[in-house]
Amino acid sequence: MTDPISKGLLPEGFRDRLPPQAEAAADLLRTLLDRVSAHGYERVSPPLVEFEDSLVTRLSSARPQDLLRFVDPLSQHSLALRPDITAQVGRIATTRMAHIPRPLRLAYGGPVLRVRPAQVGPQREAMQMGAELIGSDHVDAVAELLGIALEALAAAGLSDMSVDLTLPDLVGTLAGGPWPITAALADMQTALDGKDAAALNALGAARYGTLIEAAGPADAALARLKALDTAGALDTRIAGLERLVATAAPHAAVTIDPTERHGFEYQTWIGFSVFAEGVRGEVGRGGTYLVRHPGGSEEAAVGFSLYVDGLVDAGLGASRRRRVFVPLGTDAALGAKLRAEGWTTLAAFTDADTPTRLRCEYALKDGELLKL
Ligand SMILES: N[C@@H](Cc1c[nH]c[nH+]1)C(=O)O
Repeated sequence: MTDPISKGLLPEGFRDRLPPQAEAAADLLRTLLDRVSAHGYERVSPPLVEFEDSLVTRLSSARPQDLLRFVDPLSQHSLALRPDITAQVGRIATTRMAHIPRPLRLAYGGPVLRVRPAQVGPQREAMQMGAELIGSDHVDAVAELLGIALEALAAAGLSDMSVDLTLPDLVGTLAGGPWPITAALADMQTALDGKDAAALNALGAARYGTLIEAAGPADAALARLKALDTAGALDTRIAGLERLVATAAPHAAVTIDPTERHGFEYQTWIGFSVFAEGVRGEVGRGGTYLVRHPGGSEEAAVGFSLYVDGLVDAGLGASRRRRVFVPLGTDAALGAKLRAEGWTTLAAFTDADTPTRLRCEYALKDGELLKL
């Protein structure tokens, strides 16, 4: 009989991080947060668990069926594990930090959990870090966030990045203005999500097919968007896209997919995804959105989240600390001096401890450092 507990098995979608990957994950998180903090984003640390209702209603990011939920035996309240920290930052910004002058720049890093994997692969727990600017969704603010995301990822060791820009509320904006539709908006969006021109024709909305055709490398996509007859409804969005292409282009290849909404359930006029060579799935994503105050008023915001696990799996953040074997009886001050210089020391307790067993590439011998 298989006994998952005594074998140390974990529930599906969860894993242990072992050395050296656990260290790499912590290093990467530190590097990313340091970059964000250098731009004035102050760290907040919301809890892993909240009232289910609070997570579901604050942003349309989480449907109840996507949340890992449970009833708190103490209070009998329905609680849920957070699937995304952005909603929690929104809660903090509109309640406990509502009186702080805007723009409010906040950063965070910690685990998030979902019922179903959010990223490529089977994992249901992910390490999310990010930054949110509350009080503006102006293109200047978006450019700041996009630039910081790319800067932080470069500092973490990523190269060969690409950025995909999208306009999550584009279809709604066109449908409510210059391109009226007879079909239901939800049906239109399903057809566009599937890049299904035939379905658009059947819905009597063939011209929305031109938006699918506009997707591609930034320059060509911008030219196609500018050629659309939208009675000026897209002018500010196109100007915004041009500005963001200019922000990202020095660091990444840029594409535009005007109708892509997957993963942008709560973003408004702009969304972006970051990918990188050698990393499976999205490295991160962000965009503009609205946070709701307790009185019902809404405030514009922009932010991004980066997913650290893909970077770890790609081999980034590996420690370059060198391990030195410190033989039995060595003066403690010698080890302390090496550690102060950035070495990792491994002290022998018995004669059976050898450099090989302790996985050291260096050893102290008669007070001298030897490469083995
Ligand atoms: N939290 C979002 C990205 C985001 C942050 N801020 C705005 N959008 C996500 O992980 O998909």
